[in-house]
Formats: sequence, C-alpha cells, structure tokens
Amino acid sequence: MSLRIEAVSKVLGGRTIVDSLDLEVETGQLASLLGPSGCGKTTTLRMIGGFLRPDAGQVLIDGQDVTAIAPERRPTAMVFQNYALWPHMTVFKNIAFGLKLRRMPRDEIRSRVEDVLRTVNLLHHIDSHPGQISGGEQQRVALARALVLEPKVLLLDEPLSNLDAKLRERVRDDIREIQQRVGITTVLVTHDQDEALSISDKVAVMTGGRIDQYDPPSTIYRAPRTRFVADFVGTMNLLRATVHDDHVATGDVKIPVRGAALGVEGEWDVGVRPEDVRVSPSEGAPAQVARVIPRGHYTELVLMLGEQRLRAFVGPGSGDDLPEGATAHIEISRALLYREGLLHQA
Ligand SMILES: Nc1ncnc2c1ncn2[C@@H]1O[C@H](COP(=O)(O)OP(=O)(O)OP(=O)(O)O)[C@@H](O)[C@H]1O
Repeated sequence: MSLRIEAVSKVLGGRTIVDSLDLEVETGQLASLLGPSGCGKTTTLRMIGGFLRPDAGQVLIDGQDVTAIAPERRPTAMVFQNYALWPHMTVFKNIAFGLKLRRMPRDEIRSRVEDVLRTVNLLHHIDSHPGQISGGEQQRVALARALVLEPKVLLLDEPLSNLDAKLRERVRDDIREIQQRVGITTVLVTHDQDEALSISDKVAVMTGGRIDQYDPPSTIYRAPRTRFVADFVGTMNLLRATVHDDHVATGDVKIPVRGAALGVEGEWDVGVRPEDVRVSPSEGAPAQVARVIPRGHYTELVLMLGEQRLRAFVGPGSGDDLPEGATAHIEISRALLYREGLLHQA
C-alpha cells in the first residue's frame, strides 16, 4: 500500500472541513477525490502534500508516518491548478529548478530533465519559454516539473480546469497514459465526474468532509452506494415510488420493471439511469414526450409521467423518432432502491 490516510480531520474557521477520513491508494494506482465545491477535496490533498497539518489522524507513505514532515521533505510532488510556470525561464530551467535546489550536479540535471521531457513528449520545447507553447503543453511541463523530482506520490489539484473542453480531454488522456507508464501513485482532485470516471482506478466521492463511496469507476456508476452518489455521478432519475415485485408506481402510473425482480415492496427512492429506460410504441407506462434533445450518437427524451419527470437516453430505432407531444410507452430495465439514503442490496 503506497498511500494511506487514517482518520484524518481538519477544522478550519470553526467548521469541520475534513471529518475522520480514511483512504488507501495502492502503488501505481490513480485515485480521484470527486465531490461538489467545498466538500474538502483540496484540504485533503493539501494534508497529503504537507501544506496543511491535520488536527487528528495520520498520513502514511509506504508505511512511513509523514504527518509531521514538511512538504519539501515528503516523497510527494504537487501540480497546482494554475500550474504557475515561471514565464521568464525556459522549459529546461523551469523543470531543473527543483533539482538545483537539491544541489544535483549539472550533467545529471541535464539528463534527468531530458528524460522527463521525453516522457511527456516535449523534448523539442526544451529551450522554449512558457509563452511560446500551448496551454496543454504548459500543463505537461508542470507535470514534468513534478515528475522530475521522482516522488512516490503525485498530487494533482484540478490540473485541467484552466483548459478548454477539447484540450481538457486530450491532456486528461496524456496524464493517464504518462501516469500508467511511469507507474506513479497519484491522487487527483476534481469536481468533474467525467474526468474522474475516465482516468481513475478508483474514485472517492466526497461530501461534507467524508467519503461516501470509494470504488472503481464502473461500480460508482452502476452501483452507487448512497443516494448522494447516485445523484451526483452521471444522470440519474430519482423517483419517490411504491415498489412492487415487477413494477414501480408513481402517482397513478405503473412502470413495469423487466429483468430481475426487485425483491422488496413499499415506499422507496428509486434510481433509474436514463439508459435503463426503455421506450416502446405500445408496451409499458404511457408518458408524454416533453422534449427531444439530440445528443449526437444518442437522443435524450424528457418524459412526463403525470407530474413526474424522467429522462431517457435512446438510440436509433428505439424511440429517437418520437416527436415532442407524442405519447411514449416506457419500461425500466434496471432500478436501484434507496431508503434513508442507502442502497438496498438485493
Ligand atoms: N483557511 C481556511 N479558513 C476557513 N475556511 C477554509 C479555509 N480553507 C478552506 N476553507 C473552507 O473549507 C471548505 C472546503 O474547502 P476545500 O478547498 O477543501 O474544498 P474543495 O472540495 O476542494 O472545493 P473546490 O472544488 O471549490 O475547490 C470550504 O468551505 C472553504 O471555504
């Protein structure tokens, strides 16, 4: 186990910002801290990096307690949101800076900087200034500047938030590819669920200073453990409904559930992913098509079942030709049941 946080807490401005938090990241894996603004992600990352001292709990790296060790003496390196390259220095000097502080011999600095620039595919920019390279390249230089220190744990604080949407996707893939190739244990802070789901080995979904769920992306998406995670990650229809063995009822409308029996009855919060709503011309609960939203490779339908709104993602020939105002018939192929905020495990 490379990184371990045990019962770490932090009070700031009289409020508990991080609340007895535990987290383990295995060697070479990338874990994301994902959550809404203010949930304590950055505070947690700063405690791992040593920029903030926990009020309680421990940070362990390779089994060694580093809780009381200063940031520059920890085997960690942080890449900040605004990557802060020095504009008057070349790429070489920006990256070499940390090694000079360590009084490394010049030749070794040169070869290490060249190696790391090769890793991030930027050797040809070794003598450029930050203003002469693109935003995505600047972010890769910031990554190189952290990697050159050969940290055991790499900390990334919203590293993509300054980039436009297209570039963000590209640099995101670059970061993942480099992280896996180098095999470096990494913690990434993000409020962007696409980013977290697409590059992480595991995602920790945070709310109110705690982790609600820490699992691989597919589990977070398919089996959100709490109602909060269900609602926060991806699009989720959440209905207050009466559950029966083979259908759920909301108001007067009965929606058939195909596939596995639900196994319980009574009042539940029912979570249904839009891709698990099936639309057919004649079978299932009648619903009015309120909006048709083309999404490129699929179509989003906003459906009204009485007062209840439901989103469905449908593909070619599966309801994408329904006009607004038409009556669709719907079934559910998979439902998640929550009571008191927790997932019912059948
Ligand atoms: N020095 C401080 N004094 C008082 N409150 C603080 C201090 N630093 C952070 N906070 C508060 O702690 C809470 C959590 O901050 P943190 O930066 O960890 O959140 P976050 O999850 O990273 O959010 P964001 O995505 O907006 O960066 C916020 O409400 C913030 O205002």
